[in-house]
Formats: sequence, structure tokens, C-alpha cells
Amino acid sequence: MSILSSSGQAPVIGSLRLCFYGAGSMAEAVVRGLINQELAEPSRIAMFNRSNAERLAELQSKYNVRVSSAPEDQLGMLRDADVIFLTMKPKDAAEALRKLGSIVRPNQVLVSVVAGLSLHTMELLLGQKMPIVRTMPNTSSTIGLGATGVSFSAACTESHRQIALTMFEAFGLTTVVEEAMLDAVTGLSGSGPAYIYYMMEAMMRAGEELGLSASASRDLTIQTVLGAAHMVKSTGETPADLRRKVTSPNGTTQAAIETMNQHEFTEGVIRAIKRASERAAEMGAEIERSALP
Ligand SMILES: NC(=O)C1=CN([C@@H]2O[C@H](COP(=O)(O)OP(=O)(O)OC[C@H]3O[C@@H](n4cnc5c(N)ncnc54)[C@H](OP(=O)(O)O)[C@@H]3O)[C@@H](O)[C@H]2O)C=CC1
Ligand SMILES: O=C(O)[C@@H]1CCC=N1
Repeated sequence: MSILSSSGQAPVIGSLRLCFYGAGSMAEAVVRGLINQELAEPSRIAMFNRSNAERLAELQSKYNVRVSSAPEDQLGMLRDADVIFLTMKPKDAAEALRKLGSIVRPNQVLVSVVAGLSLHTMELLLGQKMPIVRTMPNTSSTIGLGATGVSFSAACTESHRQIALTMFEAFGLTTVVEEAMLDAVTGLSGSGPAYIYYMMEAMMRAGEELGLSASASRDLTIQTVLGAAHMVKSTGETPADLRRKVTSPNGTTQAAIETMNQHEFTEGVIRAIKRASERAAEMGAEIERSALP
């Protein structure tokens, strides 16, 4: 079916055929989110990768989606799709986009999750302008708690925008941003889950070094992170105000924060996020260079 209904309204997402070009962590996070939210029928989702047949079998058995290792089937999956998701690593994207250039039809939409890869570079590699949605989601989409930044190419209609927003909003928060801001989104929330996991690893290790069992340390860490995020969201107070309420004068928290400050905690986190954002831009520039004649 066409991506546009005759009324010009976005069709129900469930009626669209989706193809995931790349079948790794991010593709799975989106697929699982779409299926869990009952936005897409597994039979309308096709996935393929480069060579890992075991991974395709795993996805097929977990989600009942269509998979194939046969190049002619994969070509058919791409041709038949209303929405093609580009879900591979940046280093593999240029080759895939060049191939897609001779396959895509005008009424298809391309949704990219590739860090750093700009709309302009995608158009260069495709050799044509088509509706492209550039996104930066994160893996928490898997459980409906994703945070996604989105930008649209000039060829996107209101219908294309609604389709993309409906999908990404179904499994988390979605923010439309100027394309130039997507590298910042990448540094903050695209990579962000890893920073929190890293902090949790350190907290769990500390708990164990202090003598707690591994399971007690894990449970207490998880609940602390969960509770803190919910406190910021539900009270509407700033993290700084909430932190002050935990910090008794000359108490334990003050001792901990002073120690963190000696290790430049805040500056380190800010530097890390800026570096991630810069790295996204570098990766995008590398792909753009390979796209130029
Ligand atoms: N992981 C994350 O938290 C996030 C990732 N992203 C972005 O998502 C994209 C994918 O990342 P991620 O899912 O982590 O990566 P993975 O390594 O988990 O998956 C990459 C997938 O792409 C496939 N692939 C590579 N080349 C080709 C090809 N030529 N044809 C078909 N399939 C191919 C791989 O197949 P095979 O295994 O067979 O080689 C694999 O299935 C990246 O561009 C990243 O920037 C964005 C936000 C968050
Ligand atoms: O590490 C990466 O490059 C990808 C992009 C955002 C999260 N993971």
C-alpha cells in the first residue's frame, strides 16, 4: 500500500510494511517496542543482516518477524517495504545507501538511526532526494522508555512526520530538533544509557567492596537509580534541589559529593557528553567524505 492514504492522512502504522536493514541491538529495540505497543504486526516486519544467520533465527523465534539470508529475498523485502529502517553501524551505511539508491521508490520512507549520518550525506549516497527521517533513539525503546531525537528531510510530508512520530512516541519520549542538534542528542541520550549503567557498575562494585552481597548491592543500586529518576520526574524539582535534600550538613552525602568533586565528577561527565557529540560529528564527516566523488 502507499504510505499516504487517499485522504492524505497518515495510515494506521499497523498497515505498513517495515523492513530493517541491519538486525542488531537498535533494530531489535525498535522492533520489540513496536510489537509490544501493538503498533506493528510481526508478519509485516522484515529484518535482515549481513551474515549472522544465527542472529536472524533468534529474532525470528523471539518476535515471529520475517527474516532471510537470501540476497534476492532481501531485495524483495526492501522493495516491498513502506518504511525502510537503516539500522547498521556508521561504517556500513555508505555501501548500503548506495545500494538502496537503485531500489527505493518515491513513496517509501527511510528512517535512519545511524549516529552522525546527516540527511545531506544520505541524499548524496542515495543519489536522490526522498523522504528521510533521521533519528537518534536509545536502547530503552525496548521497554517503552526510549528517548529519541528526530529531524526530517525536506521531502517529508506531514504524513511521513506523523508516521515516524507515532512509531517513536509509542515507545518513549520523542523530541523534534533541528538536524544540527542531533549530535548533541547522540551525546546526551543516544549514548546516555551507557553512562548510567557505568555509574551503576561503580555503585554495585562499591557496595560489594563494602561487604554487601552481589545481589543486595545490585537490588539496592537499581532501586536507587529508579527512585531518583522518578523523583526528578514526579516532583518537578530540579536534581540540584533534590540532591540538597539528601545532603545533611557535614553528613555522609556531603562527604561523598566532596570526594566526587575532588575527581571532577561534573566536569568529567560534561566533557564526556561533549566528546560523544563531537565523535558523532566526526563519524558523520567520515561517511560524508566517502560519499563525495
Ligand atoms: N546501540 C545503541 O545504543 C544505539 C545505536 N544507534 C545506532 O544504531 C546503529 C546500529 O547500531 P547497533 O544496533 O548497536 O549495531 P549492531 O552491531 O548491534 O548491529 C548492526 C547490524 O547491521 C548489520 N549490517 C552491517 N552491514 C550490513 C549490510 N551491508 N547489510 C545488512 N546488514 C548489515 C549487522 O549484520 P551482521 O551482524 O550480520 O554483520 C548487524 O545486524 C548504529 O549506526 C548506531 O549509531 C543509535 C542509537 C543507540
Ligand atoms: O556508541 C555509538 O556509537 C552508538 C550511538 C549512540 C549509542 N550508541
